[in-house]
Amino acid sequence: MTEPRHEPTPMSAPPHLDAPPHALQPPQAAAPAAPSEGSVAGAPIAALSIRGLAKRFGEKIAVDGVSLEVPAGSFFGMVGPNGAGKTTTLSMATGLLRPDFGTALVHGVDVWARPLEAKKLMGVLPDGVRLFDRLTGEQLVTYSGLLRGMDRDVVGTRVSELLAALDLEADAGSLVVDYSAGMTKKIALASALIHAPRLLVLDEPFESVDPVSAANIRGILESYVASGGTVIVSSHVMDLVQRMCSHVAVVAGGRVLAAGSVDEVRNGSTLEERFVQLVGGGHRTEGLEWLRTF
Ligand SMILES: Nc1ncnc2c1ncn2[C@@H]1O[C@H](COP(=O)(O)OP(=O)(O)OP(=O)(O)O)[C@@H](O)[C@H]1O
Repeated sequence: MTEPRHEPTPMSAPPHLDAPPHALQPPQAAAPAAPSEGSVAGAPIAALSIRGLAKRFGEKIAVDGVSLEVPAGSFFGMVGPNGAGKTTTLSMATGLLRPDFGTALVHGVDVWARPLEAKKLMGVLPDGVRLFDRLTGEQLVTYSGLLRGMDRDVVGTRVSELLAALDLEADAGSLVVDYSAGMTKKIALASALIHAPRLLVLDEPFESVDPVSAANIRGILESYVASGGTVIVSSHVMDLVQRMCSHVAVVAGGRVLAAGSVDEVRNGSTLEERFVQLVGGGHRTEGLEWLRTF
């Protein structure tokens, strides 16, 4: 177990997928995981520990050796430009997409070697994954709870509370297929929360969500973290991440450019300024003359 990272870390050159360094192990060859509770040799066990995750789609290297330590009890933001590899990384880290190389441990449990145990510890809001959308919202969240082996009465109570908290009570009986994008996001979030997991991994949870619901969701997540849970969110909204998160990783081109506490990473600038510095690029306004002809 490596120490949780607290420094903003320009990462060392990541591995090439056709020539992985010895540190990269195929997931099936991962060492037996440490127990999920407590600590190893005095070092606290990270809520999520990602080591050397890599994924190629054909010629495209989507994730190029990502390593991250997400401290337990942190509110961790993952930011990066479109196509940076955030969704691919989080999908591999949560057992949705098999990595080509690397490992992911949730509270010390190897996600790919011990998936059932690891998945009990996690609630996941994936990006763009189909829901059972011929169920009503209420049925979908209830189903998620029962699938987790929860007591039916407990599920009933929690479903009511979640639907109220996410302002979905009036639409509880409507089919999810008829929900708006924001409502779909919220019902998927309720499904991820129902079993009170220790780690929540939320891919763009605020996308399409109205400001009132977003504030409600933020409140739910902040009190969840205050009570010891860990949240990982990917987002494009730097201001939100700066205000909401304790830690952040900046990802681009399938690599981690910096990671640490938000204050360490932004280093006196705003997170947005630091992001632009790290990721590069800028405004490109040349061309498009045809848009300036009026
Ligand atoms: N199933 C796939 N097949 C082929 N290429 C893929 C696939 N999934 C992702 N990619 C590619 O991998 C790269 C990383 O994609 P990913 O969705 O992880 O980025 P992202 O950081 O989540 O982007 P965004 O912020 O736009 O959601 C992109 O170039 C994308 O086109």
